[in-house]
Amino acid sequence: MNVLVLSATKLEIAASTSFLRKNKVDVLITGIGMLSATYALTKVLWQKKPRYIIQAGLAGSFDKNIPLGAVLAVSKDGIADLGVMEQQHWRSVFDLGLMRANQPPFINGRLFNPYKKLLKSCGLPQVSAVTVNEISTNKKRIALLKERGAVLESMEGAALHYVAKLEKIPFLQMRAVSNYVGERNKEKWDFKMSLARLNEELVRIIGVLKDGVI
Ligand SMILES: O=C(O)c1cccc(C(=O)CC[C@H]2O[C@@H](n3cnc4c(=O)[nH]cnc43)[C@H](O)[C@@H]2O)c1
Repeated sequence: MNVLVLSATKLEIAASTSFLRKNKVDVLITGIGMLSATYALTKVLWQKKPRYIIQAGLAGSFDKNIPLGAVLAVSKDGIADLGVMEQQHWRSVFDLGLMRANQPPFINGRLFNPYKKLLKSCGLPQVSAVTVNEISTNKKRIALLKERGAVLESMEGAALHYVAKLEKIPFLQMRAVSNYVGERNKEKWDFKMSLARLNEELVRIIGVLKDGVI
């Protein structure tokens, strides 16, 4: 089938490990953050080009109407903290003119997933996400990201979108909501439910991909 599953930590996809092994799905644990995810994925792609790449992980949600444990697909991602906070106004590298907003693989400064058929066939609700180096805790920053349409926040999503788009490999970023962004009391996170739901959906989607959607 030639599918590569990425996850930042072993724990996030531990419940699917035996299924993935039995189905000869390659697994890559990238480590936390955009730097390690970009390096790990790029290195693997030098050796082997999978038919599909799936990134499965947890995420924080900006929207408290989304229940903890919900599993969503990311239709567009972006790097939320590449820029400067100047006189209380956020200016991205695109606003600063340091990078062109349409410099491939960016479109308007965002990293869209162009594989619409793959996104649709996974059957998950599609949302917009941002990727951060620093987990958001500042209330103004959270309000700004929400205002700009972000629904989910992760620490690796943009790395997948960036590399897979440049390498022209169909990809899917799926995330289960483990917490609400800004909530640092881990007692209020739901690891158990989000990990269970993430792995259930991962197994189901691998089944869908077996038939080759694109
Ligand atoms: O402590 C545990 O048992 C545990 C088990 C599995 C995963 C974790 C993580 O901490 C996962 C971190 C991973 O999840 C993404 N994430 C989750 N919430 C947020 C957030 O609010 N803001 C940004 N990223 C978030 C992120 O991609 C991390 O790599 C712990």
